[in-house]
Amino acid sequence: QTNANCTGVDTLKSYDYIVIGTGAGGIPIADRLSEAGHSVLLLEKGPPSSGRWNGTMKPAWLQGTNLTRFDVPGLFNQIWADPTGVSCEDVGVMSGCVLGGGQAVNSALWWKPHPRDWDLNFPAGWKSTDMAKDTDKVFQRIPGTYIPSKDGKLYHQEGFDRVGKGLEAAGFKNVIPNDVPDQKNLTYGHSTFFIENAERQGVLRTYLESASKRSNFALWTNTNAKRVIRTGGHVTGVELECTKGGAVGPGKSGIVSVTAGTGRVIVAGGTFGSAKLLFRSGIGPTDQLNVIKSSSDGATMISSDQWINLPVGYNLDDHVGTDIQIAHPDIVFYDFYAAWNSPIQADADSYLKNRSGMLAQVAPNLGPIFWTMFNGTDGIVRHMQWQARIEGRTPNTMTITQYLGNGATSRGRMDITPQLNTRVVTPPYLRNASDKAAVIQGIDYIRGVLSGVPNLSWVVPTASQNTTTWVNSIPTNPSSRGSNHWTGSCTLGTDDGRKGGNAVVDLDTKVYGTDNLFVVDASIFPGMTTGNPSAAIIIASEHAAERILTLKANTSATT
Ligand SMILES: Cc1cc2nc3c(=O)[nH]c(=O)nc-3n(C[C@H](O)[C@H](O)[C@H](O)COP(=O)(O)OP(=O)(O)OC[C@H]3O[C@@H](n4cnc5c(N)ncnc54)[C@H](O)[C@@H]3O)c2cc1C
Repeated sequence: QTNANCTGVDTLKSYDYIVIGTGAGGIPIADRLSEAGHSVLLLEKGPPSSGRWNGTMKPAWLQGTNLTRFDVPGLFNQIWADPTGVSCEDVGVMSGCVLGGGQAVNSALWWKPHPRDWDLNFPAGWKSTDMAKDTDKVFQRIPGTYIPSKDGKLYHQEGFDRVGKGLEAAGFKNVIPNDVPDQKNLTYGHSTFFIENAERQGVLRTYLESASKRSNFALWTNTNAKRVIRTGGHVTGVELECTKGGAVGPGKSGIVSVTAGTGRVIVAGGTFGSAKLLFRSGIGPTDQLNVIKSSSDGATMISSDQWINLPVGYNLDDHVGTDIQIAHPDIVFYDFYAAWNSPIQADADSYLKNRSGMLAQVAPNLGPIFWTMFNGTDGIVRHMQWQARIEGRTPNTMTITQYLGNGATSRGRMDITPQLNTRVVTPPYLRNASDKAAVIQGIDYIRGVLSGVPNLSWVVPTASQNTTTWVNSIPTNPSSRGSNHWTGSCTLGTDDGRKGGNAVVDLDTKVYGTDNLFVVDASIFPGMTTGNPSAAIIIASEHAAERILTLKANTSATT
């Protein structure tokens, strides 16, 4: 690739760490490694997002400000109206391919994990007690708020109030969720967001800011890591390609090296991106590596005697999302979609002048959020998070998504196509009777709870529909059940995947069979969190940084 926006790398320069991907996993660890004095190169295949980082995507009413669609909470659902140039083109499900990854495009929901999110899913060394210090560090930097508007008001709370009263009447306790992260049964509260000054905060406004102040830190956007260059289990560099030329460049191409002997590569491309990079680097199940071999990559792919056979792509997970809809005459729909082209002038003014009002709240007006736990038919307790938002079939409708997460046992698989696109080949939803029974039990229970709310009517399912029949009628594929909370694919564990186990990375997040290649993002999670996962991923990134920094220089591949 040679054009003005695609320059070759300086082949004489090397980095102690190359971090691939700028999502919840990549940015925090890049900050921590550079803080420790190492030279760090952070790579992102997509363009800048937030105005703070020279992003440019914005509606007319934001022209002349340093804000983009990624900064203004009231525009967060624009990803669903117009994902072009934002969502990853090579991933079969919605995901952010911009600076910040999912952290730049998501709804900014921000939950301190329930202790069981670590204790049930993770091995020794990654239990809730091990993660306590990392949790404190993350929540000190990114406290979150449930009142995004700077005037201290919450707007259009009719839905919250009506449903909240119904929950209280049924014995639910109103809590400030992140004050009591271990109370996730019969509790409810407002949504908590990583928003500060009524703008998206999170990793882009904290970890990336501190990293970028250091002279030993570099960030290259519009630059895709094609594969790692390795000899056996030792990585010497990363091959780059410019993905986005044109006005948003410049990107880089060529091979960038890690410091000879001691340099390391951290893959943080997300559940799909990290798996793809490993496949292209000759790491994964043989069927996937054969797909790469037969693709346009084939001619340059590492030879098959160097392949590392690991179960990359398996153990795929996501919250099982099941949407119910209720209507209430008091519920008021606010058209956040219209706010792109023609915002209500008073609301735009209030936001721009005072960072207050409806557009300071995350679209489409989320909350209440409530939690239940059920004993599964297999003896495993399952957590459910119920997430309400004001949109649905009528202007008085609220959709409530039941997220089945921690405790669910179904898993799926992602793979790669000959065109080098990743996709969900086996959806992870409700693949066994206990997971399905839990979903049905939960919906039945909440139908009972909300039937006590005066004037509430049922839209989906209708009042006369049988819950089991209705749940069974919903397809178990990503478009019907997907929650955008993908984890798995490069699972962390002690059971070495080369020897028949499920793990792709060890307890230091190092890829089995390598001595200086690591994965740090959602893909290493062995199982699902209770709530939306980004805080847990950032906590895991902090934890991985500590472990990697204390690891001795690369000597031999994990045996
Ligand atoms: C629409 C949506 C809404 C969501 N809402 C919430 C929410 O409200 N709260 C919450 O907690 N979670 C939410 N999530 C989930 C959350 O955003 C993700 O779980 C989280 O961002 C995953 O972090 P990650 O680091 O694993 O990957 P990502 O955040 O996906 O980051 C991976 C990054 O790596 C880049 N990349 C990939 N491959 C390469 C490569 N080869 N070379 C260079 N760069 C590469 C990608 O472009 C991307 O920027 C949402 C997700 C989506 C898509």
